[in-house]
Amino acid sequence: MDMFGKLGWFFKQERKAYIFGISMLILLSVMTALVPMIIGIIIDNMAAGTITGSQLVTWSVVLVVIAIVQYVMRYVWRTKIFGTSAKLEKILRARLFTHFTQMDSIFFQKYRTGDLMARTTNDLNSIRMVAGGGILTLVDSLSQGLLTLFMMFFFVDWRLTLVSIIPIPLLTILIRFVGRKLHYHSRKSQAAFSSMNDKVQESVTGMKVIKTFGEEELDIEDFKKMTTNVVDRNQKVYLFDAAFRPASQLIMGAATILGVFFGGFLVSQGEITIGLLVAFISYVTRLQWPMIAIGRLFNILERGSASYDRILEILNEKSTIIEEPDALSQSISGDIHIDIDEFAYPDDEEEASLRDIDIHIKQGNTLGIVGRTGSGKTSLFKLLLRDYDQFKGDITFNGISIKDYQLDSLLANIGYVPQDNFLFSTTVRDNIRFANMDTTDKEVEDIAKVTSVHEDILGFSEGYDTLVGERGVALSGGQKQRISMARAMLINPELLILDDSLSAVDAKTEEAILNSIKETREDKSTIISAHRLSSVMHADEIVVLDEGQIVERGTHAELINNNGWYQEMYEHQQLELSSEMEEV
Ligand SMILES: Nc1ncnc2c1ncn2[C@@H]1O[C@H](COP(=O)(O)OP(=O)(O)OP(=O)(O)O)[C@@H](O)[C@H]1O
Repeated sequence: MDMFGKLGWFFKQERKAYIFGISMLILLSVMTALVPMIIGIIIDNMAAGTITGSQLVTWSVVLVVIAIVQYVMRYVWRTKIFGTSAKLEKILRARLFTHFTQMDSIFFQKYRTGDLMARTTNDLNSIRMVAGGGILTLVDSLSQGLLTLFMMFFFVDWRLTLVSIIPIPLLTILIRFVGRKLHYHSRKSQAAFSSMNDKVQESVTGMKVIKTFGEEELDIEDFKKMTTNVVDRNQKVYLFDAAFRPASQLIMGAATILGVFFGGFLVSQGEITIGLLVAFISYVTRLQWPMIAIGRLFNILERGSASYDRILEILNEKSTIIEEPDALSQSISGDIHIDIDEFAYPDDEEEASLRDIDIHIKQGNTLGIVGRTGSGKTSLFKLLLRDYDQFKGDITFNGISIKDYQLDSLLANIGYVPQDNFLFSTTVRDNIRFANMDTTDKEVEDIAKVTSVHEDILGFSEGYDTLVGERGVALSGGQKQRISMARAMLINPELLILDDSLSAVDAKTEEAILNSIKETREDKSTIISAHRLSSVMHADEIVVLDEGQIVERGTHAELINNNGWYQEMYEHQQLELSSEMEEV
């Protein structure tokens, strides 16, 4: 029952709708409780032979009117209570979504996409059921149950009522036991559903890889195991749910038998009339529904409660990126100082991914970052973008720490083109002007020219209005890279970060893009990380990272004479290039 307490804030907020709907439900129960009494009166009058034809018609009309009024009232409460419960789902979903947008990388590493999707659909559905079906079942079972008992006690016979409710305490014991089991198994079942969702999401995204490696059978086997787990978990829930109903019916059956025996005895003693006994039996039968409803209610409440805990778990997660109350809203600009003594990922605190990094980028300059794979290039960008805050050292723009800026102000001034480009399922144009939908068509086209993708786009069936599939499946890797680059460059950011963004374009296109960037970003800073050294050779400074540390630094000319990794790699790549030229 504490689930209703957990949703207290919502019931308070929507009290008008609930008071109205609940009043209707209670009135409905009163009417329903009157019907057996009316039938009892009719039977008694019939037995006594005192009922006239017109009285019979009048009573029939009363019963029909009650039925019509009940229909209208049912319609009204349904729209009120179920309509309002849908609002709860909407509120919680919006809260969750806003929360997702405020969370950091650690959060998204901890909770996977499928799990989060399960929580925003399946769990919210279970919570909505509490505010709709749960409230209905509670009010209905309580009002019908209590009113029926009231009628039995005061209008039929109190002794008969007391005798027939002897088995009911057994129900309380049953409810407590089943409730505990339901909560435990509901939580397990929802967690299993989340894992299965994760599996579907991962398999669909990685379907190409699965097929390429011929791992379909294994994947199907994995999936079967997960669905079996979900079914097993759900079966446990249904097992307890299913056990409740027949058990409650058994208890109510015992109540009816006691009532019939003792009632028959009272009739034979002339203590009550046959009509009253008929009304009594009808009331006892009507007690069955509230009892069954209590079982249903417990299932709804325990499922809802387990889901609510899962939603709260997410909402209580705090981002580690904390914005100071007096954080600066001004635009970032000026020289950049990157001074990282040590940084380790939270899930791998033993091993530092970056150490002793000291880089100074003068405003308007370009920094090149190279190094073997896993050397820490992307990790450095993650710190610049404040994906992680817990590192020793500081990063400053114009002498002001990035932690002193509002996160929005910081990110609005950094154009980041990640390695794994993500395009939205919308037109090419809207993908490019994502940061500012008011951008004119000409501005969009101009920036597409800078990243050398304009001609490609004109070649698409509908040009800039061509729809891009999820993750840009219809485009080549190079086209995706250049569209993502156009999107980042459109805002003319103070700092542009290209994280291996030129890997899928040919050498000629790369040169054209680098030249355009140089022309358009004269007083703005740029950081380019790359495996192909031609992407960084014109940079004002190049740093070579190895195992998270700077092992070489200087201009291309300086590094080429350094006898280090850079020189070796440059010569290797030059050789590759000349053998490719020969083949052509
Ligand atoms: N989220 C993470 N959690 C824990 N360790 C991570 C995480 N991301 C990266 N690492 C580790 O940090 C190190 C540096 O990785 P990073 O992605 O920065 O390298 P990189 O130079 O960008 O590599 P590449 O050129 O292949 O993109 C690697 O050892 C990697 O395993």
